[in-house]
Amino acid sequence: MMLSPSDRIHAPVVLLVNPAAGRGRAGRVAQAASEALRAADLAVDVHETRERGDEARIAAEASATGARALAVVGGDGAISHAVRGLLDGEAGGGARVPMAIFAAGTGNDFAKSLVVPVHHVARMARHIAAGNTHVVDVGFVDDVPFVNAAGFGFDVEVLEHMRTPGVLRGTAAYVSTALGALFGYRGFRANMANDSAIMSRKLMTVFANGRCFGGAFRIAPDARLDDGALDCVTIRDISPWARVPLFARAMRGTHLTSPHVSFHRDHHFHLRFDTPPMFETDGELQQAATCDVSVSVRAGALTVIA
Ligand SMILES: Nc1ncnc2c1ncn2[C@@H]1O[C@H](COP(=O)(O)OP(=O)(O)OP(=O)(O)O)[C@@H](O)[C@H]1O
Repeated sequence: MMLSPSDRIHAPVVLLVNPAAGRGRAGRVAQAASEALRAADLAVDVHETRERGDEARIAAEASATGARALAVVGGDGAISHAVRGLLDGEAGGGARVPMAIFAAGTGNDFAKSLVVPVHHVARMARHIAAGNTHVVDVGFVDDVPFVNAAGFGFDVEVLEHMRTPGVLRGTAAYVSTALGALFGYRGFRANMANDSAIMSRKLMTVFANGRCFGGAFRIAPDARLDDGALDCVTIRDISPWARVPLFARAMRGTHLTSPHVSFHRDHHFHLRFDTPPMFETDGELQQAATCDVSVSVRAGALTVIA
């Protein structure tokens, strides 16, 4: 049954909890968030994911039933899967449900581009109760949505290393894995229509909707979530010793003026690879189906609690 907007004021907030986020932190945040939402006079329905990607099912149901808001307790991966579910739910005739975040991941990079207190449960609960919203853009690699960033090349290499059993997760682990991989990574080739470095070897190409990625890098310091465009940052392949200072600059967000970095802001990109590439969306590894990959943005496709 679909609820009218006035009924939705009384509809529950769906609290979507990824128990695997933040290496166990999510359980504590979820408990505090649920108490804070009830203290703010909101009805709460708690749904825990059972496995990776389960976020999409819960989010699509929240859209179908017209939840007041979908509050995600998790990190960038959980948020990304939840956004996919919200978009699917809306496309299937469900309501547009605003998304809120109680940050419980390790990187929490998307939240860094929002101005809401995602680390403060009581204040966040009051924001949800107040119902102030803002629309932001959603990026797509082919048909895979992302809210923060998508990348090809070196960041995929790092995530593949981190998937090895026994390798720690978290920002410090990401940075140390990245430093280790910096010396061995051999770059990739891709032809991008709007890139001056056509077919030259690249270390990585990132399409950023938000400003930060990898937990520690200000990869696109001027990116905006609501400008209808993506910031494309490409780092060309350079000698391993030149990579380290450039990555240090990327942590500070001062790398865009380097001659090894190219930058484009646009709403559509087309890339051609030698073989179907792996890529990452919001820190989640994906496999492209073909050598031709399209990256685009849908302006204002997501409503967030602001
Ligand atoms: N019940 C579950 N069991 C195992 N993995 C899950 C479960 N629910 C979700 N996941 C997956 O866990 C992965 C990591 O989640 P998430 O991104 O929320 O946390 P994080 O990695 O700690 O934070 P960040 O991405 O911000 O660094 C995602 O791929 C998510 O889909």
